[in-house]
Amino acid sequence: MTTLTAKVQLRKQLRATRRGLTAEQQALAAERLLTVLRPLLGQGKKQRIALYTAMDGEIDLTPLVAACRRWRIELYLPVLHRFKNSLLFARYDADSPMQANKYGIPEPYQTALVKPWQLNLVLLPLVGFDPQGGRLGMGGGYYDRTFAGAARWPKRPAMLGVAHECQKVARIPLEPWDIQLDAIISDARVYRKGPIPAN
Ligand SMILES: Nc1nc2c(c(=O)[nH]1)N(C=O)[C@@H](CNc1ccc(C(=O)N[C@@H](CCC(=O)O)C(=O)O)cc1)CN2
Ligand SMILES: Nc1ncnc2c1ncn2[C@@H]1O[C@H](COP(=O)(O)OP(=O)(O)OP(=O)(O)O)[C@@H](O)[C@H]1O
Repeated sequence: MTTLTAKVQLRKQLRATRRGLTAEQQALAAERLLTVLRPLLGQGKKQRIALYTAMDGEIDLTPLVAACRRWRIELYLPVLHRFKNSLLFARYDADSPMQANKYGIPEPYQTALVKPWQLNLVLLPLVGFDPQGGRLGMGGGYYDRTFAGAARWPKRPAMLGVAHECQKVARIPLEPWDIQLDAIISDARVYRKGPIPAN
C-alpha cells in the first residue's frame, strides 16, 4: 500500500471516530484539554497564540479562547492564502468581524496579520497523531507549506498538535514535507520527546 492510500484510509477512519463523539464527550474533552495545556502557556510576558475554530469533530478550543482572553493573551486564527495553499494568521478578538472560508470555517475578516515567526505558540488541528509527534492533517498541506522553512527561521513558535486521545495511532506514515511538532496535547496527556522551545 502506498503512503498516500494509507493516509487516505486513516483519515477517513479517524475523522469518523472524531465525529462520533457525543456533545457531552466533546465538552468534557475541551475542559480536560485546557487543564493539560495550561502549564504550557507561558505566562507573564506578552503572548501571541494561534489556534483554530473546531469543525468536523475536532477538539473544541472555546474554553481555551475564553481563558486566553482573561489572561490578555493575543489570539490569532489561520486564514487561507488567496492562491498559495498556505496560511496567514489574523488577529482574533471577541469583536473581530468573521467570514466563512471555502470550507465553511470562520476566519477573521480584515484584521491585523502577523508573520508566523512572530507567534509564540501555534496549536495545530489534526486528524491523527502518533506518540512520536507525527501528525496527519486534513490533507491540504496548509500547515506543512506555511511552516516548511521553520527549522531555519531565527525565531519560531512552539508547534503543538491538539487532539482527542481517540485520534492516537501507533504510527502515522510520515512524508518528507511533514512538519515536526514539538509535542502533541490530548485531553489525556502531553506527548513530547524533547523540550518545547520558548519563543
Ligand atoms: N479547524 C480547522 N481549521 C483549519 C484546518 C483544520 O484542519 N481545521 N486546516 C488544516 O489544514 C486548514 C484548512 N484545511 C482544510 C482542508 C480540507 C477540508 C475539507 O473539509 N475537505 C473536504 C473536501 C474538500 C472540499 O470540500 O473542497 C473533505 O475532506 O471532506 C477542510 C479544511 C486551515 N484551517
Ligand atoms: N512544503 C510543501 N511544499 C509544496 N507542497 C507541499 C508542501 N507540504 C505539503 N505539500 C503537499 O500538500 C499535500 C498534502 O500534504 P499532507 O497530506 O501531508 O497534508 P496535511 O498535513 O494532512 O494537511 P493540513 O496541514 O492542511 O492539515 C501533499 O500532496 C504534498 O505534496
